[in-house]
Amino acid sequence: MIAETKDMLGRNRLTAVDQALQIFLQQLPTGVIDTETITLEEALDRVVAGDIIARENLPAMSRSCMDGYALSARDSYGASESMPAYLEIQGEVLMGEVPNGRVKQGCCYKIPTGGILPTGSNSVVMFEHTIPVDETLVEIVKGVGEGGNISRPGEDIAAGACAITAGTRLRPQDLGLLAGLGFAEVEVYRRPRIAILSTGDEIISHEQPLLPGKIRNINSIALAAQVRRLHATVQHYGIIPDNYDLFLATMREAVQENDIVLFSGGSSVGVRDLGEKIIETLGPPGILIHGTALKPGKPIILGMSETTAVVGLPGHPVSAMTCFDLFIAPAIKQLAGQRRQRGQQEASVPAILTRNINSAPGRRDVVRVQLEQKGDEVYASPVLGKSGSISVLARADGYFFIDEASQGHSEGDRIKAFLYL
Ligand SMILES: Nc1nc2c(c(=O)[nH]1)N[C@H]1C(S)=C(S)[C@@H](COP(=O)(O)OP(=O)(O)OC[C@H]3O[C@@H](n4cnc5c(N)ncnc54)[C@H](O)[C@@H]3O)O[C@H]1N2
Ligand code: MOO
Repeated sequence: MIAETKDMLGRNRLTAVDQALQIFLQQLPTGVIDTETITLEEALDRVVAGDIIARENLPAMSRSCMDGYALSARDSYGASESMPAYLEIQGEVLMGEVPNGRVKQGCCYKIPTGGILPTGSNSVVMFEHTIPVDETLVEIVKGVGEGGNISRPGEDIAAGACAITAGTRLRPQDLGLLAGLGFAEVEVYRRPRIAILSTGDEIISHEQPLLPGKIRNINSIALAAQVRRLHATVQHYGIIPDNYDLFLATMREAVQENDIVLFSGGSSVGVRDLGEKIIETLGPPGILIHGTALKPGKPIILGMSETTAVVGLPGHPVSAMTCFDLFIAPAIKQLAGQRRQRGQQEASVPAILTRNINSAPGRRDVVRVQLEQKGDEVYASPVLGKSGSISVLARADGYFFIDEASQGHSEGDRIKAFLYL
């Protein structure tokens, strides 16, 4: 079996997924997402707009990493249980205060973990390696090298170093670093705004009682949740019946107010499928791609109206959500200014396929799987079902690709399973 190569209008070859994505991402505008300054408390998962340079050393002063005695390492050299060094306790470092005085030769200061090292000391002997003799004298039973058990100024990060690179999506540890460096606020890109519309005379709100011939709106809820996972904002434009004028008017409003407009349904070739006409009317540049060599998700329409991306997702929920993962998620990340990718963009695990699965060459198949850990291996069992069946996705833990060049995979093959988190 050879996959279909015509697009949705029977004109051209279906565009390969990678090529379609590349064309789409290239058309996305740059510089339309402005920046805002927000507090660190608000900044989780936001993308930093510029490099953030450390203005000071972290730590600012030498600090002890242990509870013990601060001393000059020389005074402890060679100390052992059989031949301890005896040091006079000259003073005590108090937490949060810069110690007075200077450690004299043969002397030490009692110091807590995190305490500032007194001048004249360059290391700390931990309590476990000491035996108190009395209030003023301590026996050191294990020597310490210079710099032992202390953090030096700038050891964590030095003043002038780049703490966070532009385009990084801030994680909890990044916020911790900024807090440690004394940043109260951070400049980030605003969140991309994503509009969601569901189209079709048959669609009713999920909150309404079911009426004959109608189906509940799955896509608006599911797609909005996908958008939120990517830390963008969602604007709902409701359920639009198959009415050209109403659809166009709503789309015009959505295009004005958002960075990406997603509508689902109306992307195929049925008589009611208005999506293509609407995108062309909203243009320019209009439709970039209609139809990709992808299963599920073939009828996707990727378009632009001025600087707003306009995407017709297939009505079938599994197809709509799959198209979101493949096309919309990368677009949102690009628009959000997320330039810094940390290794693999999507979480994945290597897994062993539990059954044979076929595909047509020339097409990319997205196969959903349930994953099970047995011993050291993860096994992936395909979850089969139609792209109109949302439970297929709900049962799946992840998915893998059967690439264009492949006609399928056999039981026992190693695959890379991307996770639905
Ligand atoms: N003759 C052809 N028919 C179809 C083709 C084709 O190539 N030739 N492609 C099929 C594929 S593949 C898909 S996917 C669908 C896509 O159809 P549309 O994007 O035009 O969407 P609709 O026809 O409006 O809906 C399809 C299906 O999904 C249900 N739906 C729509 N919106 C929602 C929603 N918000 N929540 C839940 N379910 C929704 C709708 O009721 C239909 O059952 O076309 C195939 N047909
Ligand atoms: O390719 Mo359509 O997207 O499944 O059912």
